[in-house]
Amino acid sequence: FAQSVVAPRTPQDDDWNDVVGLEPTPLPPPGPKKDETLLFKEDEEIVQSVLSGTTASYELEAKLGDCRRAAGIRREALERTMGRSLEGLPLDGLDYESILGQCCENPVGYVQIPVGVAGPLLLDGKKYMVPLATTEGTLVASINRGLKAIYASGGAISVLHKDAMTRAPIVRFGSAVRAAELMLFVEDPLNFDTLAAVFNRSSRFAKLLKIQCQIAGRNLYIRFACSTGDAMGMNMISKGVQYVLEYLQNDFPDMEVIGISGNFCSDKKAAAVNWIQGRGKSVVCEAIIKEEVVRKVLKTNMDSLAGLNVNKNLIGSAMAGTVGGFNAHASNIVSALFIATGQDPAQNVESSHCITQIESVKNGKAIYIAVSMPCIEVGTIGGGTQLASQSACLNLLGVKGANKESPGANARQLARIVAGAVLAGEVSLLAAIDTDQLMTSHMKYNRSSKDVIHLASTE
Ligand SMILES: CC(C)(COP(=O)([O-])OP(=O)([O-])OC[C@H]1O[C@@H](n2cnc3c(N)ncnc32)[C@H](O)[C@@H]1OP(=O)([O-])[O-])[C@@H](O)C(=O)NCCC(=O)NCCSC(=O)C[C@@](C)(O)CC(=O)[O-]
Ligand SMILES: NC(=O)C1=CN([C@@H]2O[C@H](COP(=O)(O)OP(=O)(O)OC[C@H]3O[C@@H](n4cnc5c(N)ncnc54)[C@H](OP(=O)(O)O)[C@@H]3O)[C@@H](O)[C@H]2O)C=CC1
Repeated sequence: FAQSVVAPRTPQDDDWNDVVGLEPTPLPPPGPKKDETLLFKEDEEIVQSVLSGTTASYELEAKLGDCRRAAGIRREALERTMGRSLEGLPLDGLDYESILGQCCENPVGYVQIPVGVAGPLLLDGKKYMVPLATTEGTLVASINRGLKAIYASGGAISVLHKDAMTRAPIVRFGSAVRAAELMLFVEDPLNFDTLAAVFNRSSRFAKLLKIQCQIAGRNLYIRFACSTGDAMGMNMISKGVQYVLEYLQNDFPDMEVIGISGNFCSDKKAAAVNWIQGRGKSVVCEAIIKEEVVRKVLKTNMDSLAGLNVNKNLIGSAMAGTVGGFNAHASNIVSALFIATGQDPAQNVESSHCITQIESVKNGKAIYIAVSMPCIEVGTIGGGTQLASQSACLNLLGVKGANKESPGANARQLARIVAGAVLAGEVSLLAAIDTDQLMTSHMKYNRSSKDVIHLASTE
């Protein structure tokens, strides 16, 4: 190890590929490819211009006015520069115009992720079939089993008790006294209507709900909370906050804006502030599962399941010092649903904050299970939700796009569905761990048969 550190290698070194353990995939022989990268004869000239540095790769869309053509030229230039093939990464099949200026810069193709379906999820009296984009074999089967158990017991009930996206800029003064003066000003209820009017001018749908500060020396962190209609809302709230900061600068000219985000928001990080106060949609989802269903569908018994939940999800997570991680695998379900429906996958961090509770009820004839998720950050408009495949998954759930009659209703319904699916995933995985089924089920659904045979032959 020490030797490899003292002798750093570069991609130009002959033995580079031995060091990183990667053999370059040779470029395919000339001839027709599955996806034709270059569409026109003159594209070869443009590839040369990118290779020589005369044309910046990221300018191709603007220069050509044809996004698919730009992606093909960029990809061809990339393959030649690196001497590595991108065969296997599809090029055709994506609407490149629809991602321009919205979803991704410098596109060279797209990654395929299988979408499985689980259900029905019987939630608040309605049935949903849940699309899940994952490469973890067993996950869909597990959620499906949990949903079956919930369905057979009469369904789940959800409560959405908060809907507020947050953004907290950091501002700084010459002294803590001045920082405190601004804190008292923005937190004064008498000033709220004025600040809300300034904020609300930034959008037809974003509405300021609350401002709360945290002070550290002469730094002030101002946490704005607002409703954002059917959008997840990060661009919307950032725009609104910018308007308010510009307004505050009039009365507090000595205020220095250090950054529009000061991490007290807190976006894409595990944080106690989100766990305690919520961010995005705060949802609780609960169900009562009958003893017979626990025995027949989940193949376990109620006392043992409730005990495992306490020892693993509560005590075990406390011992691990978790923030928001008092659950078995909420992030599995959140990520799969996020990717399928075009959410920002990085917000999986706080969206997966969840505490799972299981207790015996009805004189020991059933279990009560609940998941409390204070930070589900979802939208049905904006970001990746408008892409064709993600939009199809939202359509399957009946929450595609903006809700014209009641703005925000689609996004809130999606948050409830996320919590319902998490409830199912929790009960099924816990049952699998309780019955020592976790490993065997993953050997069956999560490994190629070749490896399973190998494992069997070495036992
Ligand atoms: C795999 C099962 C469900 C089998 O469980 P089983 O009870 O043997 O299944 P079954 O064949 O008796 O079928 C019961 C029901 O499960 C569903 N089901 C059953 N098979 C399928 C399938 N192929 N495709 C779709 N649905 C399926 C289906 O609903 C079926 O009902 P039916 O339709 O037959 O009336 C079970 O063993 C299980 O849930 N295993 C747990 C797997 C799991 O949850 N993995 C998640 C990832 S683990 C991880 O990433 C996080 C971790 C573990 O590290 C976190 C931590 O630290 O705890
Ligand atoms: N800027 C940042 O700091 C961060 C940005 N992001 C990214 O932000 C993107 C999402 O931002 P977000 O603000 O959600 O989306 P958008 O930026 O797409 O904003 C939503 C747009 O939809 C319009 N709209 C129309 N109908 C509705 C409706 N019913 N409800 C709400 N809006 C409606 C809004 O109108 P109007 O113009 O009137 O508001 C607005 O123009 C994602 O790509 C995400 O990855 C993620 C984290 C941080």
